[in-house]
Amino acid sequence: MTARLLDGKALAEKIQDRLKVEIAELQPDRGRAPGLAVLMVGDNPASAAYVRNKERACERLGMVSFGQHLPATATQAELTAIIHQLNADPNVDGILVQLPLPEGLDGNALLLEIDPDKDADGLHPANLGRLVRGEPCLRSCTPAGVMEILRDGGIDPAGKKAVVVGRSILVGKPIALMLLEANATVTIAHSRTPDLAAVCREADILVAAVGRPLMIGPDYIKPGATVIDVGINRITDQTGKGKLVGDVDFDRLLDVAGAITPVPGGVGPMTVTMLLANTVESYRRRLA
Ligand SMILES: Nc1nc(=O)c2c([nH]1)NC[C@@H]1CN(c3ccc(C(=O)N[C@@H](CCC(=O)O)C(=O)O)cc3)C=[N+]21
Ligand SMILES: [Mg+2]
Repeated sequence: MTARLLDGKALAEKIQDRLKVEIAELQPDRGRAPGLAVLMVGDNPASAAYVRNKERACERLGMVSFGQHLPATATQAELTAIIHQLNADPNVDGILVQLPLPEGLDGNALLLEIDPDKDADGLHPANLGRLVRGEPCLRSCTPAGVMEILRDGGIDPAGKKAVVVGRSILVGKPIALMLLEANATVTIAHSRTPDLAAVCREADILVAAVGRPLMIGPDYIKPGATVIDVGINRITDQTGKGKLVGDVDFDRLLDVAGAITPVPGGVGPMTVTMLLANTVESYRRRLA
């Protein structure tokens, strides 16, 4: 038996098409399009590519992107002032600071300056706190994307055993909270978990968010389990060519898993889509 493919890229396109229609419907009443401000500092090539993707997606959906590209020499005070300006700008619905920041800048401190109601990344402590409390909030994008993939795949976490490998504040912790909210029994495992493979083999839903290429092999999987790969690792293959792989050894899991996300084309495209969805949600609320 071959695992069912959970196609995040196709789902992302479907959701983006819906957002485009929604924006076109809302805009005449509101007199302006939703606006997303992406603050990028320095010239990390991977970040530049991600930011370009986000800006292109904005345009495609009929949103306005307010790109703010600053040199790596920008100061914390300058960046803080820009965020305050964007907070006050009535045309801006979403603000995000592209991570990682160059050496010497404090991303966490900047995050605290973003108006929580414009926090398109859902990473402000106010939004994470609302998530813990089970209140409505802007939800961090990768975890929200994972929940959409499960929903679209007809996989209801209720009553299932979910294991999340990785405990970052960006991914592991919020995903665990969202799965819990969806009535899964949730275990958060990590690098210090003894016999990690055995813990993972208990999972009906396994979420891998460790950042170690191809770490999760068949010995980590209960036959028929759903496997969600959050890893995005750039490796060099035997021929010296660069290649994008997840934390999951996809090829070797195809015969074991019941359903699985690929990399690329799985969780990654959903992360960007949830960023756009959060911005539209913020636009909707702001003008309600
Ligand atoms: N403030 C902030 N928010 C973020 O959400 C954020 C960030 N900073 N910094 C960097 C990471 C990384 N990230 C990805 C988003 C989409 C893909 C994605 O779409 N990946 C494609 C492949 C893209 C490729 O080929 O490189 C895929 O998986 O199919 C990957 C990675 C968001 N991040
Ligand atoms: Mg860890």
